[in-house]
Parts: sequence; structure tokens; C-alpha cells
Amino acid sequence: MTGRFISFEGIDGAGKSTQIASIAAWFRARGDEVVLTREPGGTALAEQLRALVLNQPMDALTELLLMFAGRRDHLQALIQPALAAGRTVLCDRFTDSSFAYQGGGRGLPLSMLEPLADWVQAGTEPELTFWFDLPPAVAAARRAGAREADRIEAQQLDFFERARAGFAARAAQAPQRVVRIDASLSPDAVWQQVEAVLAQRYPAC
Ligand SMILES: Nc1ncnc2c1ncn2[C@@H]1O[C@H](COP(=O)(O)OP(=O)(O)O)[C@@H](O)[C@H]1O
Ligand SMILES: Cc1cn([C@H]2C[C@H](O)[C@@H](COP(=O)(O)OP(=O)(O)O)O2)c(=O)[nH]c1=O
Repeated sequence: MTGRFISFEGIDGAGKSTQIASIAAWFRARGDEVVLTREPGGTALAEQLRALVLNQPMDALTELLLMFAGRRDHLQALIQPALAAGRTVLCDRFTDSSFAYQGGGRGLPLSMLEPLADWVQAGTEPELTFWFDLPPAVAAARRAGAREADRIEAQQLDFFERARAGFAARAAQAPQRVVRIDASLSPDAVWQQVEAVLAQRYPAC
């Protein structure tokens, strides 16, 4: 039995964390065993890499390699065993974030990212990805009221414009997998959109 693998994407401040709790509750109410996890991070090793990558100065390629190193450990130690046990894995960010941030934001070429994604994922891919999309200025205003910026969140608006374009390109390449949610609306209005997608993709048996 293979479980479901679902990821959540969007620029910082899009409201992913706010929605994921309700999504986990939605699957639990159906009787699924839910594993909530995140990237960068998700395992002890990958959380150590997260602390480095979000706080230490480094070049873009080093940043990319650390993101994929953590992802490899996360897949091997947590995601793949959970899927093999039939669990529903909800992952706050996955490979689309590397394409958006290191590809779009930092400007690294797709020819560098694509082979890494193939090697590291070796066929494991989310079956559904929610892309919480909103203008970077709106996301920045939300973040300003909520928390102190880390090394990546401290980037300027043009970085987040490029990251947003990176998510849009990934969505265009995989329209069956990636569902765009208008994240500029109120939390309730965002939830209505999410719930409609869940109800359509996972009808009650
Ligand atoms: N739809 C929304 N409208 C307005 N504010 C929101 C909305 N969703 C989340 N927020 C607020 O914006 C901030 C960032 O939300 P969060 O869920 O942490 O985003 P993310 O995990 O995508 O970075 C938090 O202060 C949160 O309360
Ligand atoms: C997974 C991943 C995240 N990131 C970045 C996006 C975020 O700025 C940061 C941390 O992600 P996250 O914990 O999701 O931050 P937030 O809750 O603020 O949205 O890491 C990348 O640059 N590349 C990646 O591959």
C-alpha cells in the first residue's frame, strides 16, 4: 500500500503554515494517518542542514546542494518509509522550492537543477502540490507583522518576483500535479479553495 504525498509551495508569507493544519485535520477526519513534515528539514540531519542554510553566508550553488542533501536524507529516512506504510505525507515545501528560489531567485540554470532532482528523488514525486500564490508585496507585509527574517526571507522584492515566476513555470510544466490557490484572499477564502480541491481529488469512499 502506498500513501499519498502532497506538497505545499509558495513564497514566504503566502500562508502555507496557516492552511496546513486544517489540511491535516481534513485527512485525519477521513481516517488517514498523517505525517506532517517540512523542507528544508524533516529529519535530524536535514534540520541541522536547515540551520546552516538559513543562517550561514554561502554561495548559491552551495545553498542548492545543501537543499538537495537534506532532501535526500528526508526522502530516505522519513518520506519513503511513511509512504510505504500507507501514510499521508504533507510536506511544507519540496523540490519546487529549489526551482523557484535557487533557480528563479538565485538564477541557477535548470540544467543544474534537473539532474539533481532526478538523482535525489529517484521517481518519488508529490501526487498533488498546492501552490499558494500572491503578490510578493502582500507576502512581505504579512511577514513584517509576523516574524524576523532569515537569510533567504531578507531578500528584496525582485528576488520574490523571480521565485514567484519560478513557481509559475513549474505549475505550467505540471498542470495535473500543481494547483494554484489565490493566497491573497482572507484565510477563510483560501481554505474554501483548498477544501474544494481536496473534495474533488479525494471524494469520500
Ligand atoms: N490569508 C491570509 N490573510 C492574511 N494574513 C494571513 C493569511 N494567511 C496567513 N496570514 C498571516 O501571514 C503570516 C504568514 O503566514 P504563514 O502561514 O506563516 O505563511 P508561510 O508559512 O507561507 O510563510 C502569519 O502572520 C499569518 O497569520
Ligand atoms: C525547500 C527549500 C526552501 N527554500 C527556502 C524558502 C524559505 O525562504 C526557506 C525556509 O522555508 P520555510 O520554513 O517554508 O519558510 P516559511 O515558513 O517562512 O515559508 O527556505 C529554498 O530556498 N529552497 C528549497 O529547496
